[in-house]
Amino acid sequence: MMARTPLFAGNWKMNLNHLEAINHVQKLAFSLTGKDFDAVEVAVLPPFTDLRSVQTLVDGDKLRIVYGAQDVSPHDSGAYTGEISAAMLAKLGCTYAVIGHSERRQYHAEGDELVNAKVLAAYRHSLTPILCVGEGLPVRQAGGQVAHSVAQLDGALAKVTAEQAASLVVAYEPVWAIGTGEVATPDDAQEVCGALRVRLAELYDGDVAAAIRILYGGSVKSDNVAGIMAMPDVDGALVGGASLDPAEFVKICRFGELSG
Ligand SMILES: O=C(CO)COP(=O)(O)O
Repeated sequence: MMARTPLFAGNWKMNLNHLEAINHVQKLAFSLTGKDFDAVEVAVLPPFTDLRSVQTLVDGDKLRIVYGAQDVSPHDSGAYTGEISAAMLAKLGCTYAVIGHSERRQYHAEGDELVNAKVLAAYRHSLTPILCVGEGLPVRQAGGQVAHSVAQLDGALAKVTAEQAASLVVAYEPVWAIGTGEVATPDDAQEVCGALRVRLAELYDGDVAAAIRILYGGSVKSDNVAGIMAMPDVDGALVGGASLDPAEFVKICRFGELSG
């Protein structure tokens, strides 16, 4: 089986302006050594307005940090005021686009059909989706976390080919654990991440499923990441609040390496 390189992605959400972004990425780059980057992939996911600054810094200083956007339009171009296309993001050197984050689903009423259209748009322009799935508290309390997350995966991947899916990143983010300090236990994370990989093997095949990185997200910090990373189907973390502190984010990347 192909070894999966752990991915640690910092989702800054609506934090850090473009000047703060430069300072932040410089601190990350300074703290992470070449050896760290050999063991894991480190990504930042800043607001759109920061991307050009991050690109200039990463290119100019030849940093091994990769970056991406927190959302993408399902359309390629045209009269879609306020939208940012996958082609524009690709031109800025983005590797990733987060798609279907629970905050988009919740505050912008994004459903599976739109999430699927965004995934297809990302692939048309060689961006890798970080596809977010995960259940809210009532679904978890009713024991429906696996069925819910697998259904979101199915909805998002309609018409996605095996070749495209091989580069996919999936993030399991239980909504009740996001920004609450309420981290899922390693077993909770493994239960759903394992089921997502089984489903990916059914949708595509075992080799494709084995290549796909599945991240856990929700109140990840340096003091809980090791337990989560020890799980066989967890290949990294999508980190919100703790990624805003460069020293803490670097620690998370290191703990992941140690336990991965
Ligand atoms: O939503 C998240 C990452 O996308 C998780 O956020 P927190 O790490 O702040 O809980």
